[in-house]
Amino acid sequence: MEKPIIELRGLTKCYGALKAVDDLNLTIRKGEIFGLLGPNGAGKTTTILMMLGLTEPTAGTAMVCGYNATTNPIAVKKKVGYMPDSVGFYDSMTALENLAYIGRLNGIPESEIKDRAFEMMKIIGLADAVDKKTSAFSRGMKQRLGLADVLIKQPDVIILDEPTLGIDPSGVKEFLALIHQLSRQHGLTVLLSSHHLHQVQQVCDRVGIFVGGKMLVEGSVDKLSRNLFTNENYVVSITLREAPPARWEAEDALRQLGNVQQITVTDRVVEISCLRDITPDLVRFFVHKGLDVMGVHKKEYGLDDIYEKYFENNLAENNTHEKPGRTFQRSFFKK
Ligand SMILES: Nc1ncnc2c1ncn2[C@@H]1O[C@H](COP(=O)(O)OP(=O)(O)OP(=O)(O)O)[C@@H](O)[C@H]1O
Repeated sequence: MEKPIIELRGLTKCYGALKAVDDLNLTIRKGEIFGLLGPNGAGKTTTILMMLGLTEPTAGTAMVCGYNATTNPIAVKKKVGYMPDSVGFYDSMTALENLAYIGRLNGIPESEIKDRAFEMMKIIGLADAVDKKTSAFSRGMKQRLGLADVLIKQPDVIILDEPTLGIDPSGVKEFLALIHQLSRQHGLTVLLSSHHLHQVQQVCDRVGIFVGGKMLVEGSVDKLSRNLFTNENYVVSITLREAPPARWEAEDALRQLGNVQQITVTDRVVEISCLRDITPDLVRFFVHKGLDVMGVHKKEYGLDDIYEKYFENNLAENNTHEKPGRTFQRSFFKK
């Protein structure tokens, strides 16, 4: 990771009385994959539009690839590829023709266009579909082709707005793996916005949780979970070969290990909540009692837990930023 390639300082956008983006400060370094995460109406698209110079900030600055996006939008557009949440193509044209057309619009010399477009189709894994009309493309294929559209001009930064919308789970996995590979191989900086926390958490170097126009927290998922859950207990689930008896005398002895706060037995699974990580002691304990341990699982906190922790305190505020006609549901953040 190198020097900052995106720097947002005090970035603010008001629509009348509504602060769609409120004093946003964010630095993204070259080669990073950053996930801008938040529910509908959080202000993600507005932030992206300001970064592309497509809407003017009410206050603050968006510097992208060294250019002020408000005063120098053309320079920014040359360096940045933007993929909106819904990409349109000319259905009567083949994938290669669509791509070549975008290449021409981006000023690629005619002599290079076909080769460059074909190369892109290979990179996105659609070499076999070059001559297929895009009307016959699945949503997942269209997203890949959309990615080729933004990559053909060889940008330094790509901004993807809700790139996984409407793709099936295996398509999402493949698409995100492709983005990760491109970023690592070509030092491409990626900013992606999403409300599908689960999907993007694996590929993002850092995420920012954005609610009601404000960035509530940013960092790696690991760092966020460490900061937020330092005071939480360790929870270890031990699966035994057979369920312990209903009245289980060993439970008292288990409590004597120290640091154990709570024990819950559900069928063959004993869940132990403790003040520090005593997993090895727990495993030894069960083995000494002559019980076969079939599995050990330590609870780890992910983005859902992080988001919900913030979300609990921000639901009321978020509702005031809802887009008209849309309902925010907590289940958006679930698998
Ligand atoms: N042109 C506009 N005029 C008035 N209000 C707007 C305009 N564009 C966006 N908003 C409002 O600004 C807030 C942020 O919207 P924005 O589209 O940036 O959110 P988002 O996080 O991208 O949501 P989504 O995931 O639904 O696209 C919302 O309350 C929205 O209704």
